Amino acid sequence: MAEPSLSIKGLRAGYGSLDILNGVDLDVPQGQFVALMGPNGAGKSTLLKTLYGMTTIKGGNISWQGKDITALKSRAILAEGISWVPQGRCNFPVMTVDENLQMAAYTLRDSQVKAERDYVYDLFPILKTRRNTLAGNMSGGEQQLLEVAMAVLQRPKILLVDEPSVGLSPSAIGIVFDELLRINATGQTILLVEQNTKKAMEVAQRAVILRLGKVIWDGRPADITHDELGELFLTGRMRGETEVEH
Ligand SMILES: Nc1ncnc2c1ncn2[C@@H]1O[C@H](COP(=O)(O)OP(=O)(O)OP(=O)(O)O)[C@@H](O)[C@H]1O
Repeated sequence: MAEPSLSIKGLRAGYGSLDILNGVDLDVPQGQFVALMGPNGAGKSTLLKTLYGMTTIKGGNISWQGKDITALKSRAILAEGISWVPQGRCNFPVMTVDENLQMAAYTLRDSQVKAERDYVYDLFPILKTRRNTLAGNMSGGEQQLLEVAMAVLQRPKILLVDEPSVGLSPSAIGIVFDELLRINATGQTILLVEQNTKKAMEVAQRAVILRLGKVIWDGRPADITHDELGELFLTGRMRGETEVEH
């Protein structure tokens, strides 16, 4: 594997006194498309939130391009090139697409805003055609694209994307995932949390399975079948394996 740009070692984190991540180890090289999967409550979203500085870290560390970012706050993490696309539609519904993008550009200098908005419109032509539409009047898929676009506008090196397919029709899911692939093709790393395992396995180069706050499987999607995936989600082990370490 190429030199990791993101290196997570023994990460333990949660909410207040509640422990959710129980020692996560994960190295991700720049440009990789990683799908984080696992049963409900495994800690997938918590891992993304932890990388974005939004949980209580109890142990371990996160290193990004050789720098220890474990203790950084979200704003500083964003400045380091890590962006988070939260679950659900969190854009500003009574503002136009253009205005939403302007809101997302709050960390940029005025002179950069137009160029970055144009860059995003090049990447997401659908949004360009809807630039004067109120975000709340767009379809679920278009709103999800806007969410991704608002994060991409920061030109992150890593995009943390949480369940982009929730509530979307199959065709809208297709559009969102196609856009994620296009973004990934520009060299951005993507860490995707996704319940739609079929779709996630199609697009990702690597599948990382979490259970009870730990990585229990890590490999190429082609190396695991859907039945094996289901077995892992359910029992934490592959058929034939007897011992599980938690
Ligand atoms: N803000 C919070 N405060 C307290 N507990 C939380 C909070 N957010 C999540 N949790 C708890 O953390 C655990 C892991 O949640 P998380 O959302 O990370 O799981 P997940 O693997 O993404 O699951 P799902 O696939 O159901 O979204 C759950 O038991 C959840 O109830």
